[in-house]
Amino acid sequence: MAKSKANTNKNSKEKGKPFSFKLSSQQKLILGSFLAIFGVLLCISFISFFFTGDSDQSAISDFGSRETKAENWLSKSGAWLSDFFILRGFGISAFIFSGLIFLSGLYILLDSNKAKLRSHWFWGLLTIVWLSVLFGFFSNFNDTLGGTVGYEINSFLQDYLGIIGTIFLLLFVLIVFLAIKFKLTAQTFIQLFKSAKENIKGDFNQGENQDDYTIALENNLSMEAEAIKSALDISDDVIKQKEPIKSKPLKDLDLQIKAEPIEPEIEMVVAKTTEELSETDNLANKLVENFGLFDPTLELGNYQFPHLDLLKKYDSEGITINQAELEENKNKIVETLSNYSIGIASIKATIGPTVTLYEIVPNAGVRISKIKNLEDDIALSLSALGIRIIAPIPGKGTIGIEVPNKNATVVSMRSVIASKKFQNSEMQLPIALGKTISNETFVVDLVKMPHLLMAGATGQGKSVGLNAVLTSLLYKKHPAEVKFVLVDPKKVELTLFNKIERHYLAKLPDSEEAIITDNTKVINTLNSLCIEMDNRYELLKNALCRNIAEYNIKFKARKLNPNDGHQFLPYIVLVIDEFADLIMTAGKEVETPIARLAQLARAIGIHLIIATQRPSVNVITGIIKANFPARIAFRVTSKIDSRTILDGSGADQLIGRGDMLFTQGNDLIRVQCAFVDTPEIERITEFIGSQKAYPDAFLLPEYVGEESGTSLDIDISDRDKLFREAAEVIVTAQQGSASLLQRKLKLGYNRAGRLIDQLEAAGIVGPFEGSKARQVLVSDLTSLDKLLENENL
Ligand SMILES: Nc1ncnc2c1ncn2[C@@H]1O[C@H](COP(=O)(O)OP(=O)(O)OP(=O)(O)O)[C@@H](O)[C@H]1O
Repeated sequence: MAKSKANTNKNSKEKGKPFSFKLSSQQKLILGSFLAIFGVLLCISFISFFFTGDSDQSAISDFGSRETKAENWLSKSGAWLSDFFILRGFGISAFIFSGLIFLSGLYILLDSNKAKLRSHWFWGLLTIVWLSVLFGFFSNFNDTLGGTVGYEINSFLQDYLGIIGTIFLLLFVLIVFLAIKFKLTAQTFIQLFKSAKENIKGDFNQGENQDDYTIALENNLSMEAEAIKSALDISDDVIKQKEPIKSKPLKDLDLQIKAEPIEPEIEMVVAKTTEELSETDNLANKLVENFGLFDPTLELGNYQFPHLDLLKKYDSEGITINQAELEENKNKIVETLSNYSIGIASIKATIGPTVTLYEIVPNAGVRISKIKNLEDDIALSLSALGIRIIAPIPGKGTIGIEVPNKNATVVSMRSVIASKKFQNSEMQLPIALGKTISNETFVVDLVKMPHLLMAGATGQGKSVGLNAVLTSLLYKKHPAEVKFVLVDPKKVELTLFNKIERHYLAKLPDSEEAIITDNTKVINTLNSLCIEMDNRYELLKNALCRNIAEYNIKFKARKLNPNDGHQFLPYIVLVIDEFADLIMTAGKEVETPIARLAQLARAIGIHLIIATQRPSVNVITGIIKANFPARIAFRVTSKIDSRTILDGSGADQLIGRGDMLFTQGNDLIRVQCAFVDTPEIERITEFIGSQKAYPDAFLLPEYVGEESGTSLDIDISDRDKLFREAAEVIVTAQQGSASLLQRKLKLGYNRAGRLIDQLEAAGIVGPFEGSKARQVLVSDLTSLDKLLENENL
């Protein structure tokens, strides 16, 4: 793929390259000097035209005859050329022609940047036409000013726009010219006007205020003298003793400053530092000038982002305020609290999509812990599940009571994707998670997290949450910018993303399926990601960049040479849908690479999202937790689970169906997760999948796993006790895979792997074949018996 990328880059570069004549150095010298000299001669003949033009008219009309003499300094040719360019052409602006021709000569001689020369010609020609039309107004006084072209265009414009219209048109063209060529803005004019005004004002005030300054200065000086005295702890006596020092400098200084009026405002001019460009920078600038910035999306240049209509629109969207419900809840809260003799100063409600937040300010003297302890009583009196008390709400000085709405509104993915906050977000990997309690769209940057842990009991919205994350990225990022590594042990949740394999997915070189469903393969993929991480660190080190964003900017600016192994680096997002399952089967073997990635991968653009149903401490271990500061908790069944995920309670009081708590290390934010259904994902993946794709999925570096490490001379006496049983399982099933042994013999991955190695050494299974199961070399149990008997002889 890398190769094909390089090819397409090359092609695109060739395509982008303008057609150009290749001149040899001698040809450049000849053509360049000709044009330079011609430019100078034109200029001389033009100047001469203003003195000799009138008298040379007959010489021009009689050009063929050698008898007639012209007075132009370049004789008849000069007379003809200047008549052609000035009188019949563009008037005095024809001088610009001679300048442009001279400049072209110099550019060719010095072999300078052609793009700049083209730009000079473009703007030069525009100026010639503009000036000649402007001078066309004065053709009645002198027709050499605007020339015939200027006169004709001017009178044409006047016929249709009148004099005023023509003047305004010229003014408008001038503004366009200044704005584009000199990058002038309205602010520049305002600034110019302001500084001119202040200069004039300053001139006037200078004389008047001179005396005021003197007084102010005197005051300041005496104050300063006092301050110095006290700082140095010098008493007046000491100063008096040192007569010459005391009296002279202060007085002199006073006088000196009096004589010099102070400018009303001191303008600080920041000297521009001239950056010295290295050779590579120069080359990069030249490349950028010729071909523009490197565009990683070029290979799929026609790629269309999925449109909003692929997402479902819900009729019941938008919060409906049920006044009676609000009133009822308020009364119940007030009543319950008053039963415990807690008075309330004020109460305010904020209605969210699934819960309403009642913010109360208790009377002075009420202990907060008292209200917090009443959580269950309030829940009972409101007869509602999922009441959460936040006492106090950080930064607000109030106590919050979250009460679920009777009718929850669905937060559609469409509404959060369409929100301005998401659409205009400048984040690198923006994720629209849903809506907060105050009904604001909640968008977070995965890069900032930098990894995300999602947990929640089964059926509470984890898979929908993962889909929301993936959908957000699909709506915002081009296939060249982000790649997903999807691990789905449940085998059904993420299968729909298979359709976008060649656009967005990454996989191991020899695997057939991009979405990993087999736990044993996850280990290889994780280790491969570790290799990718190390490779990327090496690239960043060589490029002197601290993170992937800096690196990619540098690469786009063509400052990194692809021949040195540099390439545009897409973000890689690893999504594991059921982490508990993985850690149960593979234990340390997955924990170690995951911890390594979580600790180190943030700078090089690898981000992990892991979800689990079982938020117990043996799944979310200390080492994992320490590296996943950003966490999402859907509803869980016990306080202990909530504590494991969030380091506090709260997740056990959620109401399910996408109701979640998000934390990035500090505050807990309650969010209603955006809902995206399977048909919607299907439509999006279908839409993307039907478009032109890369030839293959993004290939991760090859990882030679333990399985292929064949230490073939394993001693018979060292064999596992279960060796014979394992051999029988393999031969009966005719499938040489470690996971089969794990299942049938209820082994850990390590032991099953060792058994497979021993079976290979005994010639029962063939060598490691990447993603495929090993070949079984023994056809049936009888042959197996024979083989093992022979071994014992
Ligand atoms: N944000 C949401 N808004 C509305 N309903 C939701 C939301 N999220 C989930 N649901 C409802 O909950 C059901 C279960 O969600 P989901 O499949 O995501 O659960 P899960 O936690 O992944 O379960 P499991 O762990 O068993 O896969 C969905 O089919 C849907 O009806």
